[in-house]
Amino acid sequence: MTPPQLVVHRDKELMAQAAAARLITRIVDAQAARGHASVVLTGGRNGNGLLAALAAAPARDAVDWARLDLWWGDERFLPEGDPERNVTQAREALLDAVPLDPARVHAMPASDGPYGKDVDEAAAAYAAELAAAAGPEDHGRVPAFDVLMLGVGPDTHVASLFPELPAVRETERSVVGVHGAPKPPPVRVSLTLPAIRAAREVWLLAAGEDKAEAAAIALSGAGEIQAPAAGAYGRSRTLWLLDAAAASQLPRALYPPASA
Ligand SMILES: O=C(O)C(O)[C@@H](O)[C@H](O)[C@H](O)COP(=O)(O)O
Repeated sequence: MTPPQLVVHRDKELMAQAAAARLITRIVDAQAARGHASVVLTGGRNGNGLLAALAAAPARDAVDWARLDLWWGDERFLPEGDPERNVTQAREALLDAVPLDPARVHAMPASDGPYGKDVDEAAAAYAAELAAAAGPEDHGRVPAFDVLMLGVGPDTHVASLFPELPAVRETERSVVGVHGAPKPPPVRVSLTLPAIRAAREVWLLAAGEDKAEAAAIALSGAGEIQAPAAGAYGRSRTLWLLDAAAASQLPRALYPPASA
């Protein structure tokens, strides 16, 4: 497990802008090194705020959008085009404004797609799509994503892995259908913790006072079944990007830094 590094920004606007700048740099570096990059997007206000900041950043043109694979950490299992779907919101915030290769935009299935209302079939299909994209160098059934982003919920959920529910206990499958999620809608598709941990870098985004307790719990040694965010880490880096409000209850040993 890579120990979390913390970056605390003054407010959520600055956090979104700084994270967008960081993401541009990370994508450009990966494309320079390997010719392509892969990023996993998250739903929620913090993730969409980052995408909107990226859309407004002049440096966004440094990214070769046609050589970027986009995946999702979770999806609300709703009909195609539903405004509550994470992919719909990501399209509005950024994706429609940049020249992506549609074949590299790996949206999770919708509830009116080929698997109909069967969310478990839809999850299995997404797992197969991930497995097909994984190469021998990835050492697993999921590509080693360059960056995987996760919004942190006030109850410490990440993706659609909620405390104590079966999805957070999954150790075999890379993608699962989620039933009875406490955050609406109740039916969702989610990457599991093992799939999340295939990423090179995992970035957790938390802004606002309602995230302060969750951040403090997840960063204080809680177990991943009770606090799913505690189980989200990357192969080479785990980064918590917070605003001051979300960092306000962190143990003093973590923040502010000892020298401050
Ligand atoms: O589909 C979703 O709802 C999510 O992906 C979810 O995990 C989200 O990222 C968190 O609930 C944080 O959401 P906020 O950034 O809006 O607080």
